[in-house]
Amino acid sequence: MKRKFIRHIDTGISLYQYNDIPVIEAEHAVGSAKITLQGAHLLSWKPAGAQHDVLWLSEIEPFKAGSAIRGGIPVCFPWFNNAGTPAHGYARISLWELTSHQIAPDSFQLTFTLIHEKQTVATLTMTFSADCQLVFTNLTGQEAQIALHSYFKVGDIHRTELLNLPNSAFNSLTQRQENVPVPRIIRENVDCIYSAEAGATIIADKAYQRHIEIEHQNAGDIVVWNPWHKTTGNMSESGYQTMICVETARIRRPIHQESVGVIIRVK
Ligand SMILES: O=P(O)(O)OC[C@H]1O[C@@H](O)[C@H](O)[C@@H](O)[C@@H]1O
Repeated sequence: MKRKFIRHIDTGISLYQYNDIPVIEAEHAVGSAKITLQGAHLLSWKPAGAQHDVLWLSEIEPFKAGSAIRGGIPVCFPWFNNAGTPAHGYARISLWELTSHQIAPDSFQLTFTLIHEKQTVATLTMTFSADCQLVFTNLTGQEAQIALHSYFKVGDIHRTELLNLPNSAFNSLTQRQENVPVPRIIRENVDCIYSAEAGATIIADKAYQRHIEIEHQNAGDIVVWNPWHKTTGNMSESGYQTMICVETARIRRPIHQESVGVIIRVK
């Protein structure tokens, strides 16, 4: 990947180019973050002192304009998966604008705005402190689906459990509601939609000896996805071993003029 400095924006915040894609890199006492302007897509978040990134990013990601990025937190909007074309909506492959930023001693915040066909259709605000919070707002004036399609990095999927999810989920692979184990372990291709009723989801990662807590705000659904050996674009054969997607979503009950958010904490 070719990384080129473009310009300085503010203290600790600069714009770079990764191959075709403009990327904001932010460094602050509370941690660091990288966000692509295509998709307002958080690629990387490392709280201060963390040994590993909280987010997984494919090591073979080509950073091609107009092509969805494999990893980080793509914003799927205004539809989920194949409810329309392109898959997961246009937001993740459109250029957003950094419309405001604030830097404080114990946090920093970036707001991105998406204009589509001359209309402001969405904003996404990211606040980084000891935690990371993303708040997405639908401004289309119409109902829409949204998923904050978060790819979390784990040391080893075989030594990872998902805690605090319900014992039943809609299996997108069989198209049936099914009973599922609690805690959830992943040993095959998994593509499930849970109801977001049980509070925060926890990724218990024995290899990295950390828990990632995912607090879903105004969500209706939680999608859990790992393709395992299924061929997946821009993902290497071994990619599935170090990632798990836990997505904060509103799929079955779309949002109108509302916000949906996620707070991510590492313990
Ligand atoms: O390859 P894409 O378009 O990024 O989608 C990846 C996956 O995203 C998940 O959210 C869906 O539940 C899966 O069905 C889908 O395969």
